[in-house]
Amino acid sequence: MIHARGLARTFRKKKQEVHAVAGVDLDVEAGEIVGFLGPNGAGKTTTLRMLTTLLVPTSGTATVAGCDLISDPVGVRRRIGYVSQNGSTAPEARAGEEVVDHARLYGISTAQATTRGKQLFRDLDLDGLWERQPKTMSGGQRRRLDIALGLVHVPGLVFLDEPTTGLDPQARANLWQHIRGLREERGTTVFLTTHYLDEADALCDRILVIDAGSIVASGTPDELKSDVGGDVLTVTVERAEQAGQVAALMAALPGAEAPQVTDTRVVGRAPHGGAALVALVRELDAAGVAVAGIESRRPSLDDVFLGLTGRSLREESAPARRAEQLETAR
Ligand SMILES: Nc1ncnc2c1ncn2[C@@H]1O[C@H](COP(=O)(O)OP(=O)(O)OP(=O)(O)O)[C@@H](O)[C@H]1O
Repeated sequence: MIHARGLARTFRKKKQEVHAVAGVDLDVEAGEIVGFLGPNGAGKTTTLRMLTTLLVPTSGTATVAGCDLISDPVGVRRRIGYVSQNGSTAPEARAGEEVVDHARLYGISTAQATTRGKQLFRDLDLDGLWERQPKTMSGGQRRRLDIALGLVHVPGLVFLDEPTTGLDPQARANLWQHIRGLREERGTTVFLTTHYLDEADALCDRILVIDAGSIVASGTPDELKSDVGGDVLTVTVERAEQAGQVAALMAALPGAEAPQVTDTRVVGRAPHGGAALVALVRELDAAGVAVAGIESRRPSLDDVFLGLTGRSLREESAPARRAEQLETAR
């Protein structure tokens, strides 16, 4: 459904070049739900905008929904749906009218567009909202209306840019359900961007992780997590000066990897987390270390990112990281 090779986009900003996407290869098969995961500024939206023909790549090639991105952008546009980060419904318009008008842009008759639109309203839990103005809807309803707009011309492939950002947990879970329904009931291929790890984990068949414009990992959530190797051990000490001692004890556990120390927190990995934890508790006790908290858990997607880049996806934001890089470069 999507095959891209060396897709890149450079922006010029104040005489400086920003390599927003630095040569991405990706393949998405028909019927997959693929998540494009990465921190702020990693290049997710830029990639999506290239694949949906909204931005011309600086270099690279791609076929999207069977059409060449560069030589046949109109063909691509006709076959895909795109739901942008901000949505595209006018706040004052009537929801149903918006959906019908959008379908008519694709050459669909008003009667057919109304039938399709009403079916989508039923599928997406928007029953009774046909005459409503988007500005009077809840955030979840507006997001589902955006999705109805992206689907009314029945595309085989839909791109969703951060579909659940700004929604409460219940509305997010509800939208996941609807996205799964698209694939199950219509066989729609879904390519979505997110920076929520739980979203990628719960919803996607496969995940591509992008960082600083390059893809750094790809696989099913389970494959990525098992690549991390071992369970994650975290010890929080009461006094930061004892953290080094904890790191040394953790590193000495059988099969352990070098732990990372951040202030009072020591995070490492070791096989058989339960047994490792018991051994570590004994050693810490014997060494007289004052422990505020200790745990062992299965690796998460955040650990995948941490293992790949040395940073946490959850805590990092690209502007902060770039400022830090500039600082280091000075
Ligand atoms: N039009 C533009 N002009 C200059 N730089 C841009 C432009 N669009 C994006 N960038 C830069 O390219 C990089 C990638 O941006 P992009 O929006 O693709 O990231 P993202 O992963 O989608 O981030 P977010 O999660 O915040 O939406 C960032 O450094 C951004 O500042």
